[in-house]
Amino acid sequence: MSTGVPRFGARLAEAIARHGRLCVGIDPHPHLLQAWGLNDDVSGLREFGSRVLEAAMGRVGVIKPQVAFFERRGPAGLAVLAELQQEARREGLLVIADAKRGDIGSTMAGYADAWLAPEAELAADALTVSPYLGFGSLRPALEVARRHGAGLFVLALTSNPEGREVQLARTEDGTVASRIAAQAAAENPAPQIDGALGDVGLVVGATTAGLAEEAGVDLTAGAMPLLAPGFGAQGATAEDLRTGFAEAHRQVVVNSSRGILAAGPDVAALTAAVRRTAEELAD
Ligand SMILES: O=c1ccn([C@@H]2O[C@H](COP(=O)(O)O)[C@@H](O)[C@H]2O)c(=O)[nH]1
Repeated sequence: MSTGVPRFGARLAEAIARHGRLCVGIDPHPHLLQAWGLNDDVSGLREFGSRVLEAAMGRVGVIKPQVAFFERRGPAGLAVLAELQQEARREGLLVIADAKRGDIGSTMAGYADAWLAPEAELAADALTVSPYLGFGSLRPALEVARRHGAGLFVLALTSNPEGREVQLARTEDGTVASRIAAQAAAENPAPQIDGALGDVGLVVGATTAGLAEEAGVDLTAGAMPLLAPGFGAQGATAEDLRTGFAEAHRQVVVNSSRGILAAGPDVAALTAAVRRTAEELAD
């Protein structure tokens, strides 16, 4: 990268060091829009996003908008997401776009350009990607991310129980999840300094991290950043995170969406929920 901007792993490590490991999830579920007294339309999305952003700014280092809830409102919904991401990044927050993109060849490159090229309207710092068309199908996204100093989070041991049927399936070389994790780890050069994180990481649920050992997933390999959804609303606790991730705990960024959003619609109440959650996750 020629811009002088640090790579994603370095930006994330700095954000965690400064603000802790909480990532605020921005998931404008229809039921939350209703509960907040907002319209289930683009005006509701915009207001929802702006209140969560206000609560998050200066208190956490990372946000994770759930793309699906913006996409359901079509191009206008995505335009709201683009504005939100741009504002968050201007304010120094890292944005992980949770779009779970996965395809082959130039189509995969198209997705990566849409979410990771700096000039793209929807540019984020990192993108969640699905390796279930084969890890190699992610190559174009890995190249785009590398070119722009962006990050990727590869779905490995997702937080939902249905994921196990695929991710824990055994091949002659180990479980599917262990192979994905090893291939993702190999994308990160050996860390030069203590505490560094790679640019290519995994999604490992706070609810499923405890399965990593029996699944043969080496969470410490490649100093991968680990995005852990499943905390709070899906039932995982801070203790589950500590025991589940064990030595890899320092690499973890913990998403909480509904656990925080349930405190809305008041920005003051959202802010208090962000603070409380961050304290719960403090090392
Ligand atoms: O394995 C995964 C991958 C992604 N997610 C997403 O994270 C949030 C979780 O929301 P909560 O309200 O905190 O449960 C949501 O956007 C999911 O799509 C996940 O849960 N598990």
